[in-house]
This record gives sequence, structure tokens and C-alpha cells, in this order.
Amino acid sequence: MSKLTVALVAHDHKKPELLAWVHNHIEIMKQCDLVATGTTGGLISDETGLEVKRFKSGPLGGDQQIGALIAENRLDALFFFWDPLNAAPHDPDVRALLRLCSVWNVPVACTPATADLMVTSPLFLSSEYKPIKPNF
Ligand SMILES: O=C(CO)COP(=O)(O)O
Repeated sequence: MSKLTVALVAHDHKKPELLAWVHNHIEIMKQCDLVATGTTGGLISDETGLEVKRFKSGPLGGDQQIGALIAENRLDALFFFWDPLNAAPHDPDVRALLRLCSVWNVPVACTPATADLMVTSPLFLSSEYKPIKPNF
């Protein structure tokens, strides 16, 4: 059974929340191929020992690299703890990444609560479940 490819991204003020969340679900994360934006990925691999493929930092194009995975149907889920209280210089990239999740029906969680519900769903690791890809 091929592993799910899962992207982990957090803005600076949300990194502690994402790190705690990864610790809480580490056994599930171990069963996934993890990718992340640069700083988030470095933090997660340093703090958890998980192997994480790191793209560029978000403001330098990392969000767009993850968006490209979605466009190529190579991403199964996104956990993106974005910061609703601070403006980001790369807000257009953030919006573009979230937009592509909606375009291609990719499961995306932006809060720890949604992320908890998503990974604990029996469908999450099930090879039986494949989200329908829209046919444009
Ligand atoms: O800015 C980000 C997502 O928009 C995250 O980037 P970093 O993981 O490099 O901090």
C-alpha cells in the first residue's frame, strides 16, 4: 500500500501548535510521507525525528511548491495552521495554496481541531478512500 503524502505548514505564531499536534499524532505521521515548507519542516524534523522533505520557506515560494504538488495530483492532505492575526507578505501565495485545495478536492485542515478530526477518521489511512478528483 503506498503511503499518503501529507504537507505540514504553519505560520510563525502557529508553529508551536503544529508541533504539538504532530507530537500528538506521531504514530499516524510516521505512516505518511511528509513534506513541508522550509522552516516548518526543519522544526518538525529537529523536534520529532520524523523525516520531512523540505521545500523553500513559505514567503520564498514554499507554498507555491506545495501548490504545484496539488496541481500534479501528488498531495493527499494539507495541514496548514495559518495565522489569522498577523498579515503575511506572501498572503497571495497562502490564498493560492488554499484555493488549489478547493479546486482539486484535497483535504485541508487549518485548525488543530479540524486536524484532529481529519487524522482520526477511519478513512484517513484507508486505501479504500480516494477523494473524487473533479474532471474539468
Ligand atoms: O509561510 C509559511 C506558509 O505560508 C510557512 O513557511 P515556513 O515553514 O518556511 O515558515
